[in-house]
Amino acid sequence: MTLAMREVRWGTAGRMIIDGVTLQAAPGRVLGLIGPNGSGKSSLLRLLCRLRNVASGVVMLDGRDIAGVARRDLARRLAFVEQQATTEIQLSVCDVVRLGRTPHRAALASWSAADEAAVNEALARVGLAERHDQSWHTLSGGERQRAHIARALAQEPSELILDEPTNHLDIQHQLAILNLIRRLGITCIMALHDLNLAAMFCDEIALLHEGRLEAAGSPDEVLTSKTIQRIFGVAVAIRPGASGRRHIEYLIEAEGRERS
Ligand SMILES: Nc1ncnc2c1ncn2[C@@H]1O[C@H](COP(=O)(O)OP(=O)(O)OP(=O)(O)O)[C@@H](O)[C@H]1O
Repeated sequence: MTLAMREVRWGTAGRMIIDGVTLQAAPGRVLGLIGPNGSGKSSLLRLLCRLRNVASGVVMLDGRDIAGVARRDLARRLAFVEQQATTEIQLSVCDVVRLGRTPHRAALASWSAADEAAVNEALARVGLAERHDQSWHTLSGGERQRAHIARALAQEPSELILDEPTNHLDIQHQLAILNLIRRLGITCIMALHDLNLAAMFCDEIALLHEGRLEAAGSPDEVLTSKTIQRIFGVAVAIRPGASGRRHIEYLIEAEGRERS
């Protein structure tokens, strides 16, 4: 068992945002978190990383309450790629990725060849080797997103948590990043909006709605036309896709289309 939560509740300003969620990420597998806007995906990921503390219930890493795990130990295990992470603009790309090495380095230790190799490998894996010395503020949105993922990879985590990792990416890079994540062989939990990408790249899917876990299981079990219609309010037709995973086609009523 790696990362799990049991009966977790969290709220703010008198409102319950995460309402009694029990969830477990299988070791070495990719768990996709889906749900409508505001359903609580980002909040749940922040609770998993202990960026927020649960109001009740427990988040566990290897069966141990993460509230009792030292921050540095947690940082050696968990890497988090946030949806709109901001980074100090005076930094270069490699400076940002180097931040991922912080939990592995002893205080005042000099920068090692192993640290440099981890940074270079992470940049190469996201296709940014040539951006090594470029100023952060000159990167495009998609390049920043990939650099943040490289920073998380340089951290060499055993659990990787990503909030909308395909945000800002063109289709080629969406597929490349999700393929990379799938092949890492580490436990991964990621929020995704694109249901077809979730079907293609996730081993398991958890569906959140209004802070509650509506369904969890394989993509075939969770991504049914009935569930998508009920939770997202969209009619779909589902067929087997060329990848072997299900393909979701969104059905739009013909009379609703505007004529040009
Ligand atoms: N610190 C906060 N203060 C007040 N409300 C908050 C706070 N954090 C989250 N919320 C509210 O909690 C709900 C869930 O937000 P969250 O960002 O977790 O949803 P999400 O599923 O990630 O949404 P999206 O798909 O739009 O990114 C939203 O209605 C949001 O406004």
